[in-house]
Amino acid sequence: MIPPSTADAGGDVPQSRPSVHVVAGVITDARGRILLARRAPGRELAGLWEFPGGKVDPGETPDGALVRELREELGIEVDIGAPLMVVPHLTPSRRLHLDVRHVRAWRGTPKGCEGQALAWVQPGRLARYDMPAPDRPVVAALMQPDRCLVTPSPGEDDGPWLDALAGALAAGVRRVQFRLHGVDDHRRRRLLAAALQSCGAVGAQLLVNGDAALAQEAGVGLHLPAAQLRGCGSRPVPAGQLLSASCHDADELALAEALGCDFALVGPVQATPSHPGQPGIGWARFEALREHVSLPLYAIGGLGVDDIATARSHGAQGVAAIRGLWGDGPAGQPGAAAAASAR
Ligand SMILES: Nc1nc2c([nH]c(=O)n2[C@H]2C[C@H](O)[C@@H](COP(=O)(O)OP(=O)(O)OP(=O)(O)O)O2)c(=O)[nH]1
Ligand SMILES: [Mg+2]
Repeated sequence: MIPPSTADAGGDVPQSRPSVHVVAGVITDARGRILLARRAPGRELAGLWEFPGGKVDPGETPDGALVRELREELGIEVDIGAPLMVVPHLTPSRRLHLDVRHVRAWRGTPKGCEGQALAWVQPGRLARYDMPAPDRPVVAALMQPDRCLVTPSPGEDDGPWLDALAGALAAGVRRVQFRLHGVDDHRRRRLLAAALQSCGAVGAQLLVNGDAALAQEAGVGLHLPAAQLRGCGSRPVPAGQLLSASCHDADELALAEALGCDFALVGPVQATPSHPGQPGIGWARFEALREHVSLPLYAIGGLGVDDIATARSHGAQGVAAIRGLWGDGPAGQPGAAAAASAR
């Protein structure tokens, strides 16, 4: 397990490693397939599949470097599109920043100019390709939701809570952590059944907070609060059933990864009313935690939809939030009780 000190931004060990900025392109064809290249024999990480690209040379812009790399490696001329994400990743010898951009258009036919094999891969099959560790969050960013709603506790009536959930789903939320504190078992089950129905109707994933038995019974995912994560000796739900965890330090993240969690929530990144008096850890600390593990991470704490691009630029899958993603309108505003119990 990684001692927490090595994850500190500014800690001696990570800082002493040279930084390498690598740019890579997500090239998508008209059928939606993505181009992967296989690292040639004799090279570092030989045999692994990657998004084509390479190191940014001194004096180059990242876009300029990617244009050059794709010309050299694939023989194509590209127009660079939107940034997908930047993954900070610590290897034994260096600190890598894998900076991945969409390729908007290209001219020519991609060829393996350096003898590397190429494959056009349906996004749903990317996970079958053996790729370097920093690519795992990139594949997740291509495939999985960029936001994760954490539900607030309801007020006296179920109606406004269900309306707000419907509002969040209508606004595009596709991953929901069902978290109701201070609600009796009967009401929790009733709201879960209703939530399952509305999530099911739009294909949104649901994870129950902290109750493995209920998650199993309902056939949904499980989210582990940090205290439960620390007490888990093995994966509490079968592989194939979603598992996530709340993590606040490098030890918890290492544990979540070892347990086979599909993703984790890390924060609070900024100060938030649900954690009064607690300052956020900030993006530098988030990155310092991110670079030790390759599991997808949502940044949580005072964030909303407008922060997704920033979160991605620090290596996050996106944002997780209560307030920031809850349905609009007065009925959807989480009350003070929800805010007070939000951890
Ligand atoms: N291109 C690319 N590199 C990746 C990915 N994932 C990942 O960990 N890397 C690592 C592997 C290498 O350590 C580094 C890229 O270096 P590289 O060897 O491809 O660099 P380059 O194309 O400039 O080649 P060279 O001239 O330095 O030999 O980034 C990825 O998806 N694409
Ligand atoms: Mg390369």
